[in-house]
Amino acid sequence: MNKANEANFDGLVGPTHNYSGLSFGNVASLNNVDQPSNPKEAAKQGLTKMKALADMGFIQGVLAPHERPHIPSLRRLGFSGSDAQVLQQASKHAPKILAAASSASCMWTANAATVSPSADTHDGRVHFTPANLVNKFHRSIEHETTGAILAATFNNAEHFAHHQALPSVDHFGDEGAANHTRFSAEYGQQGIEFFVYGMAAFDSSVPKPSRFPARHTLEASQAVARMHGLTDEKVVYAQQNPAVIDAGVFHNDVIAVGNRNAHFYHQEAFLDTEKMQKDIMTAWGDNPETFHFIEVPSQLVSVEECVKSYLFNSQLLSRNANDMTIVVPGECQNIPAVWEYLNSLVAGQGPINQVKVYDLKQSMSNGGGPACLRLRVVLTEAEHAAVNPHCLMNDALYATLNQWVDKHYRDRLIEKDLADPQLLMESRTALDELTKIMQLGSVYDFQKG
Ligand SMILES: NCCC[C@H](NC(=O)CCC(=O)O)C(=O)O
Repeated sequence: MNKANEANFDGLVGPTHNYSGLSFGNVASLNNVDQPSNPKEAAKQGLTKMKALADMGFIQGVLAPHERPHIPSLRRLGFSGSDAQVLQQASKHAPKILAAASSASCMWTANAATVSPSADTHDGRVHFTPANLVNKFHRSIEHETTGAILAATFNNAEHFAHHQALPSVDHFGDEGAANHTRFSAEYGQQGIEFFVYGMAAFDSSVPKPSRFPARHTLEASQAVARMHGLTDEKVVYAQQNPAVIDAGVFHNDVIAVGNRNAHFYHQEAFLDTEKMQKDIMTAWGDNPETFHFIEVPSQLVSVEECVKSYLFNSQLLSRNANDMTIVVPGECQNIPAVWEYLNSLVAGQGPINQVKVYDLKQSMSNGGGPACLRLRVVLTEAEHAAVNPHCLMNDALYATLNQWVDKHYRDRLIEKDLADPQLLMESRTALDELTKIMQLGSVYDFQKG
């Protein structure tokens, strides 16, 4: 077994971060439609969390944002003329489509891809499959650029394998790592890959939510497991409880999080909790007493409180073999039942014994907490050394990115600003400079000419 560590790659918030109410089924997105946003503050809140984790000794990476407004998507929908004319026409005839083409939603990198560490895959490489995010138009336009950015960040074919996204149809709706977690005694040993789905596309006997969409299918997860070359006995599938999707839990990472030998989840998260436990224990094998199921009862924290606080959209970080820190958003402190629960959790006998709180309000107002903002990538030392070093957080990159944000970002954005050709120019200028800072090459359409 090679020694390995977990790295977190956070999405850097892009210059067009705004609240457009684009995500039906995501309560925060729907509630904050038409609020002014603050892209500068959003980017800085994200950078602060990244730097804090790097300072705690964790490997922290950065994934670059995408070009927005995305003019090629607007042209594909029939808007034409100069870039300024495309924006103007879209704003006049289809403002919501312009908003969709302007969303900074790629910041939520838990949805960027599914990642399988080398210890789990048939060829001993780290495998990446960008998520097609087909359920929402504004997110369905992410996967190509996501693939290019992942390839420029993990740019070494000996260690990293990059797949194409699954076919872009509902049958293979894939929301990436937001519905995927991995359990293992140590990061470097073969782990259990745990996939959570909202519906089955080819089996109508499987229940579905009725109010809000199930964004991720069983068949999508099975396809990713095949492509990554995972071992059947080490893969577990579980269905999300359709009732919690209907209550606003649009991704499983709003109601469950796992790390190493701990699964922290809400009593109502899964359709069949007993089966989930049994299947994980079968895959875990020997020493069942070393695995922790930490189930939060509805009596202590309701599903509604989970959705409001994002208690489970937390990061579980191993400080050493026995101790974990839980990273939560500030909203957890505002809901007494949640804050009391967290305090009793860290005071108890379990592995989670420290809590850290970060202000991520700009992202939270669109339904993205600490866990949404990061993509976990388990890396051996050799793989870590093969990552593009300009994408790894340290004092210098932190200072450079803060200056870059100060130079290029606005501190207020409302829907009508999205049609401003100046915003497009600002965004392109910023990203062009960023690709030099992070040495990514030409990953954007506007750079390809
Ligand atoms: N994992 C968190 C994802 C949050 C994201 N929200 C959004 O896209 C909201 C954008 C807006 O409404 O402007 C989503 O629902 O996919």
